[in-house]
Amino acid sequence: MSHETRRTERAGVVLAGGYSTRFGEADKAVVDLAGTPMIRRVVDRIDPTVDELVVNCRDEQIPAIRAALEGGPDASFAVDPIPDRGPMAGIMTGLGEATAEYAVVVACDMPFVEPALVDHLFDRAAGHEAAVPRLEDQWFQTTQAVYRAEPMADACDRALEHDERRVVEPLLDLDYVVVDEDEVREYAPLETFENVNTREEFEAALERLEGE
Ligand SMILES: Nc1nc2c(ncn2[C@@H]2O[C@H](COP(=O)(O)OP(=O)(O)OP(=O)(O)O)[C@@H](O)[C@H]2O)c(=O)[nH]1
Ligand SMILES: [Mg+2]
Repeated sequence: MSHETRRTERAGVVLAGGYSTRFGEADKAVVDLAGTPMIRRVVDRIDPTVDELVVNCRDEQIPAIRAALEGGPDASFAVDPIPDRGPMAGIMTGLGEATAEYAVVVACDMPFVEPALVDHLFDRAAGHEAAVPRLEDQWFQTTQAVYRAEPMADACDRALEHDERRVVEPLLDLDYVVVDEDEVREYAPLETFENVNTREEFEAALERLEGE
């Protein structure tokens, strides 16, 4: 799609197509976190920063996620044609559904995602193909980053063709900007990257929210 025909400037792609194996029985995307389903909290937090919202998940997750988002901002669903190919496949599917030139990709298990940082990532990505946070002594935060939709989706496609699952592989194919820890701290507490994988991490997130 050419730039001129894109309908919006900024999209939000929320990744929810994982199997929550470390979490246990339930789908962590829709688990109740202090009265709000986790994915609803993520969607509500990024909504003010974007013109459109896309949720990437598996077909069978749609009813529960739709219920979790009821009464909230409109979101379209982008279903993985092949499930279980990892977050990168989800990013590709979600970016393919988005009509915006740039999209912030956020995992559904990052309930403290900071909108001010998302805004800044969009600003930093302008004129480039990605803006990705990277904390000291840590790897790229590829599931809280802004990508130019078309080149990133294409790069994901190429990586998957080579059986490559790490999101950093398509990223390195792009003209990307690194947002380092000092720069992140100007816009967000580092909890913005906290992600809920286990019951213990869930309890910790709950405690933080109840203390707010
Ligand atoms: N579309 C898609 N998204 C995925 C896949 N695996 C993980 N994700 C998403 O990527 C983000 C980070 O993944 P994880 O924290 O590993 O989530 P998960 O895979 O559900 O959980 P575990 O099974 O415990 O690893 C989450 O938003 C997941 O929903 C996948 O195979 N397909
Ligand atoms: Mg996983």
